Amino acid sequence: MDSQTGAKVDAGSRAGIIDGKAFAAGVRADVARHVARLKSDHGIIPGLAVVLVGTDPASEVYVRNKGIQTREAGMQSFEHKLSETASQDELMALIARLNADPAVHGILVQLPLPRHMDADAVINAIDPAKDVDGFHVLNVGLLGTGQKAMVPCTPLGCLMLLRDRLGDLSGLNAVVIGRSNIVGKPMAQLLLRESCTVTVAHSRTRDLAAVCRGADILVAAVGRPRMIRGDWIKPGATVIDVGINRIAEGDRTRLVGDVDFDSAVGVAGAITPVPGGVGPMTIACLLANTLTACCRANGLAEPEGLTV
Ligand SMILES: Nc1nc2c(c(=O)[nH]1)N[C@@H](CN(C=O)c1ccc(C(=O)N[C@@H](CCC(=O)O)C(=O)O)cc1)CN2
Repeated sequence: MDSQTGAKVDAGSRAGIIDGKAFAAGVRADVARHVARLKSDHGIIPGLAVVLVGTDPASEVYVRNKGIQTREAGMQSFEHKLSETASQDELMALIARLNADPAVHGILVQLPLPRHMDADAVINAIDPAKDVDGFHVLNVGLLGTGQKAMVPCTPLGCLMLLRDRLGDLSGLNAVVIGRSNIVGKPMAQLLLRESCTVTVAHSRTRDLAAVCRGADILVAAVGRPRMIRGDWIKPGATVIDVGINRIAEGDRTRLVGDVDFDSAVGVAGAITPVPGGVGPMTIACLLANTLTACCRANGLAEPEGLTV
């Protein structure tokens, strides 16, 4: 605990760099403990079905990692791969089967989908109780109205990191850059629920630098490599970088965030790196959501600290 501010300070991240990889490992260990208890006390094994359409290389890696981490947590993993040319009807038929399967507590359709598919229609075909991505319109509405929802994994992971770093977030000025349905909008809703004063900025925002300079919490989810520089950041602010941008560097590629880490790290009070910041929290929170969905489906108490 910081004696001046009362904020929680983790010894491992005192230098100001938030170790999302280590935090995510802790979340996964918590999930695994709950799963073991579900098995021993109730004979229930949570199951997660992940659907991949096509052969996007990054998506293939994410889906493989989801399968590995699901099994490591002691859950059942069901992987379904459809070809790039599969029809939307085929995908809808698969989702209907997964909706009806009692061994499946969570369903995730990996995004992006091929262009001939209507992603909204596909997402809204998932049983909202099994929508562990929290993208179904019912879950979006529940979150927006402060009711119990499935919360999208990346924003949920960001919130866990922020709560761990800052403790109570109420009254803080939060700026979210980006208005996507996956990150920007749900992140803003979660911060509002924490009683932050929230501004959602985006590519058309005028004088974005000035807006950012007012932020105690800055969440960058704009998809532009290293766009947010150190001189846009209020000294001492907590910066959460959601960007995952692969840029060319000589004959190699390198992963960078939306924040220019080198100029930001000396100004921010705390900052997530890329890689190793928010990214690993996404899959950890997916496992947490699957566990939550399983508990709800079976009328059991939800795991504390893994939901909001
Ligand atoms: N249905 C969904 N599709 C997609 C989501 C999602 O939440 N639901 N998010 C992203 C991709 N994603 C998970 O699906 C994801 C992205 C990044 C990471 C991660 O751990 N990143 C690492 C770096 C990995 C690398 O080297 O490439 C990091 O930042 O440290 C995990 C999951 C889009 N689609």
